[in-house]
Amino acid sequence: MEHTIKRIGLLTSGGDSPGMNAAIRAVVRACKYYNVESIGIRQGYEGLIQNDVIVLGARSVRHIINQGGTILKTARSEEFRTAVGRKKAYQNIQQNQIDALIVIGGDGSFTGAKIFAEEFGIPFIGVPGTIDNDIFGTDFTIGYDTALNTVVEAIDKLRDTATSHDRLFFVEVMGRDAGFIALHSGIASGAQEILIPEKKDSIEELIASLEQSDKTGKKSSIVVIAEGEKLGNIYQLAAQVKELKPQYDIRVTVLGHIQRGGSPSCQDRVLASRLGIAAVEALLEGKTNLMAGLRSNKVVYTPIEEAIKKHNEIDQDLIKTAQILAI
Ligand SMILES: Nc1ncnc2c1ncn2[C@@H]1O[C@H](COP(=O)(O)OP(=O)(O)O)[C@@H](O)[C@H]1O
Ligand SMILES: O=P(O)(O)OC[C@H]1O[C@](O)(COP(=O)(O)O)[C@@H](O)[C@@H]1O
Ligand SMILES: [Mg+2]
Repeated sequence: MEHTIKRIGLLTSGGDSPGMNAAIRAVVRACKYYNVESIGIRQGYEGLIQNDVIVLGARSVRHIINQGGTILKTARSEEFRTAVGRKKAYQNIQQNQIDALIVIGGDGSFTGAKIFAEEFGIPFIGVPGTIDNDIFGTDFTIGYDTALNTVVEAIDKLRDTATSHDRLFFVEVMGRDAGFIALHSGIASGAQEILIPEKKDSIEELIASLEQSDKTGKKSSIVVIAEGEKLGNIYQLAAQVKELKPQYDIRVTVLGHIQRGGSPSCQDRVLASRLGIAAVEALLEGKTNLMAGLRSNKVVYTPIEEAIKKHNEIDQDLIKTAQILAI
């Protein structure tokens, strides 16, 4: 079948996430399947500005489905935020005869693509790749499941040492503005308290919960705190608790970028594979300005404005689940 789109450019942008490689592989192989060329752009929008591109064939993406990170590399490009930078990027789009773009990244990357499309009319489809799971229009983002498993494994290890020393551990997990990782990993690892930006927290409630657990004979506890928690950062919160409850032997662990690495889980590989193909198919059907996502295990397309602006709500049932289990 002949398409008006003959060459698709793809890039990964923003924070990397496990499964981005599986998405790259899916895009490249779907392109081959539908008889269009695929060209990889390195380092996100930065590579588009610097013309750092590579033609990709089905075999150039072999043995990457199991690898974390992104073979195309990623970046947070300040220059792409400027009209001058985007003009340079467009010149390279023309030079490389790229007819459409697939952007694998988060809300920031989609915002950049939207502005670029408005300025230069280049069709694009977004694929949600971020561990934060903070993108509207999909039940899961690529990398979230792997990150959750990494966090749970890490907290299980902290639990061993917390129990041995009768300590109180404060664990910070990623989620710049979202508590999905914290809530789910907290439930899975048996946290006493989970502090997330979507819920109003207070030191008084935290202390009350710890006191309650003392009364039931608990000698050690885990408190999971999302990076974006509004009450304060983990060090401030630990210091405040220590001041009010000096008897607690508190330790602070910030899991940091360890959460972003590692071989993607089966779920992330399948998700990335489906969404990569869906992105190519959408472009070939003449669709643009959409994000491919998964809702109730079906591929759906969401207008990019909605994907950027709307937010998946935290499930109140899960907050209650965590509270019941911490009794
Ligand atoms: N308003 C914007 N205009 C142009 N480019 C943008 C804009 N917002 C984000 N971008 C581009 O997208 C990149 C990735 O965004 P960022 O927010 O860092 O990560 P993510 O896509 O994971 O949310 C930015 O570094 C920038 O190059
Ligand atoms: O790697 P960096 O640039 O320090 O950014 C850290 C941020 O990236 C994330 O890991 C993922 O966020 P994005 O997908 O928006 O890039 C956040 O959880 C974290 O706040
Ligand atoms: Mg983001």
